[in-house]
Amino acid sequence: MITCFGKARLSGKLRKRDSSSSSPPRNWTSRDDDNTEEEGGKIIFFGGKNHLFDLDDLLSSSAQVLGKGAFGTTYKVTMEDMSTVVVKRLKEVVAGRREFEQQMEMIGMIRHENVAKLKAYYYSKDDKLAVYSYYTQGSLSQMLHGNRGTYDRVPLSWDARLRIATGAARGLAKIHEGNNGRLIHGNIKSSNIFLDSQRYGCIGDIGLTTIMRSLPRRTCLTSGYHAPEITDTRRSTHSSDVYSFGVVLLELLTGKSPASPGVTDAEHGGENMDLASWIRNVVAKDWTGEVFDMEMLSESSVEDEMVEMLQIGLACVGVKQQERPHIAQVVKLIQDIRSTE
Ligand SMILES: Nc1ncnc2c1ncn2[C@@H]1O[C@H](COP(=O)(O)OP(=O)(O)OP(=O)(O)O)[C@@H](O)[C@H]1O
Repeated sequence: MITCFGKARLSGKLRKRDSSSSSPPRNWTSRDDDNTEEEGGKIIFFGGKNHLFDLDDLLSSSAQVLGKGAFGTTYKVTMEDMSTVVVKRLKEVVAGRREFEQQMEMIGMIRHENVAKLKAYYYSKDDKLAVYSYYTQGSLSQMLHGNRGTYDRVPLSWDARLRIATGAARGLAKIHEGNNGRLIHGNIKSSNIFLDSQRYGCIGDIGLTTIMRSLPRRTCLTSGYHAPEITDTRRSTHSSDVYSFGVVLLELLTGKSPASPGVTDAEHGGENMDLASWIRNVVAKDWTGEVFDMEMLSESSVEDEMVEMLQIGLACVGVKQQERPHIAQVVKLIQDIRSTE
């Protein structure tokens, strides 16, 4: 769906607000020029004054809805100069202005090639926006599951998957270092992992879970990514992030979607199983080779590497939190898969 970001979809909310409104967004404010006390909405841009676009550009640009996720609607916005950003219009933000701004400031400081950059944010009574870099090659989810079974499908090689896992693990490790080692992602999944210019994985959507209402219980139960211990509390931790990351590793290896892996337990009346339980079952029966994505069938020479990755994934999805590895260990283990060749 293509729309004009300011005039159509967000009409009356951002651009058309009249002067009597309590929160008129006026201009982008750069991080190092942040002395304009605005009545309401205030847009903060990270990275100095060399902005590629300003608010007017953003609002008058064509916007395409990329999807509606748990936290709101995501738009791809292409400026007149053809630069592209992703704008997330957040719903159900529970954080007040101060907390929202503090969180965004902290996220905006994170600079790492495997973490999607927060470029700007905006807070007003009616609208909260987060602006991120746009990743042209789509998400890992699209790469793994898009066009399966059709001629349009571009297979994903083991090398490509290994790079994605390596980058994403490094990105998550960087995130966990944030806020003096207290930062949590809270929504690690393949649709939030992208490819950087070197085709390493890169983690997107950082900083959102702490400012939003917690994910619905049903989402935690059915997404396939959430650790069992957070179903009730819905409070993510470093170790629940590691669990989710482990599910991503299993997804990379099997090509199966965690939300609907389509696997059943023959010994228990053909019951549907989640991805982690199914893999544990298969591995216990010594049929390890059978879990790997058929798309990698011709790559049997690297099956040992896949088995190593499988062990790492299984360690991450350990049912007991205290037995899961720290993300820094996961990074090392994944890097060692190739270096020990
Ligand atoms: N920075 C980005 N670059 C490219 N595509 C993106 C970017 N951010 C999100 N997307 C894509 O936009 C779509 C919608 O994303 P959104 O985050 O709203 O939902 P989701 O990832 O499906 O679920 P959730 O809200 O739980 O993260 C997804 O296909 C996602 O991969």
